[in-house]
Amino acid sequence: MSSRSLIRSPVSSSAVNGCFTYNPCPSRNYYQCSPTTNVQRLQVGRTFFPRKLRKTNQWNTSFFTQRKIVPQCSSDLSTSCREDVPNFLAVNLLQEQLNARQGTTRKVLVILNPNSGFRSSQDVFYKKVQPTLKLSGFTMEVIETAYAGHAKAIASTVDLSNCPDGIICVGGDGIVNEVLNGLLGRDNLNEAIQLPIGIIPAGSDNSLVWTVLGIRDPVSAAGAVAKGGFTPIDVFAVKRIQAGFTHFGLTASYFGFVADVVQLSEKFRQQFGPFRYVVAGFLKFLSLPKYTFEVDYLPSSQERDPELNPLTDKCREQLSGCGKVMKGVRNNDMIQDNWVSRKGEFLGIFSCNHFCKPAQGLLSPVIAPKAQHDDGNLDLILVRGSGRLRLFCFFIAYQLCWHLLLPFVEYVKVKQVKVRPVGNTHNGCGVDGELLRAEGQAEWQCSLLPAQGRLLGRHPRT
Ligand SMILES: Nc1ncnc2c1ncn2[C@@H]1O[C@H](COP(=O)(O)OP(=O)(O)OP(=O)(O)O)[C@@H](O)[C@H]1O
Repeated sequence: MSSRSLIRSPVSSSAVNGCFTYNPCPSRNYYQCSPTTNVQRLQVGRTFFPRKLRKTNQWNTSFFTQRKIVPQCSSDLSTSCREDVPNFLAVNLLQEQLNARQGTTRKVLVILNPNSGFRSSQDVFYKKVQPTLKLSGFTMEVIETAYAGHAKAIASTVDLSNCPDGIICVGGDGIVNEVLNGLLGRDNLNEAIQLPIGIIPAGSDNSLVWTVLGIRDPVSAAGAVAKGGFTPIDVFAVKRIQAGFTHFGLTASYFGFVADVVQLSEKFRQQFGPFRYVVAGFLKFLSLPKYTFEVDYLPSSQERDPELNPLTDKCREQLSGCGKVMKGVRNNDMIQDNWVSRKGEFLGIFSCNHFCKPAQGLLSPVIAPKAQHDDGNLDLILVRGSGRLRLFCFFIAYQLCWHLLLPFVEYVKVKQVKVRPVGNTHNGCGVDGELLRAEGQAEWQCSLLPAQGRLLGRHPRT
């Protein structure tokens, strides 16, 4: 199937789903689409326009305040809105004029996971986000995913010239991960890794956008995307060596208890939505197994090599080969050729690309407080030992951000990590909230790509 036909497939695709009206509630800082609203009087407050547009848009404020748009409108233009088409077209015309005046039309593809979080991503996008993006000059094609893996399929086949300004993901970290993997699975890797990925948080956690851009609500995310700019971010690859299979991530890879919880939590997705992690975590805690691993890591000694950016043949070599990895030494805590080996029981092994702040929860613990999303390093946290008491201590200390003080926790910046589950230990690997499964013996290698990806929106530092 060609990428074009994929994009235009009838699968829940709704490019024109935003018959928008404005929520006059002054406390809410966004436009609101109101699919079943009675006639609403539109008042566009200055604050709702991106700063760039405000000056030139004063003339159109009166237009908005005088017209009644889309009375009794269904969210689908093709059904009950037919009699209101002229009004809708007027709005479109107005936008085109605005875009032409600004010269800022940006073409993006929006991939929306209707299954994310509380299954509210459609509401979130069509009511809170799409109107803002439209008024900021975005031309959007919207595709709703129909099955797990759909976002990856789209990102791997879409004609990138149809979305030169990026792909915006509406959902959780999982859908972002699928898009990343779809893009990095393409032949034109150099072009694909440069394509900015936007995130509108509507999933269970959305740790990535919260940690890196400091945004955890969809309205602010829309504002950041509309404002423009990019944030470079390291990308890591997790390779299952026996299978020659590589998966990419932006947040973290992990083994042990948390990987087990991610696997179990999928059983509770329907009943508990975002609370499935709590339920699965509690159940796994009660039936906690022992996890034994062999871990090798290469401590980090230098910053990112600027010559390796953008993606080069060296990167491809790194992806295709296992790398020059230490072999042979398996004694506890041995050091050879700069590689460090550890063997024993571990409650968890985390290699983090950023400091991983969960968007949910009262406290704001971070698992890797020294990690930076663009420093060319992975932050490895090894939680040694086993047993519920130790896990409970770690959990409490983590909530208070004291976990690095615990004697059984090791924290080190690394370039590469290799992990081998031993015996009956759960052999899956969690990446960005998804579980990579393995049959039989598994050996995982996690390393950073030399090239960085780009997130839509500016980091607060810049
Ligand atoms: N239409 C769909 N039906 C079922 N599953 C889907 C669909 N679209 C995507 N998925 C799968 O749902 C998984 C989770 O999606 P997503 O990350 O958006 O939400 P979440 O799990 O609630 O959030 P988070 O990852 O932040 O915890 C994705 O890995 C994807 O494979």
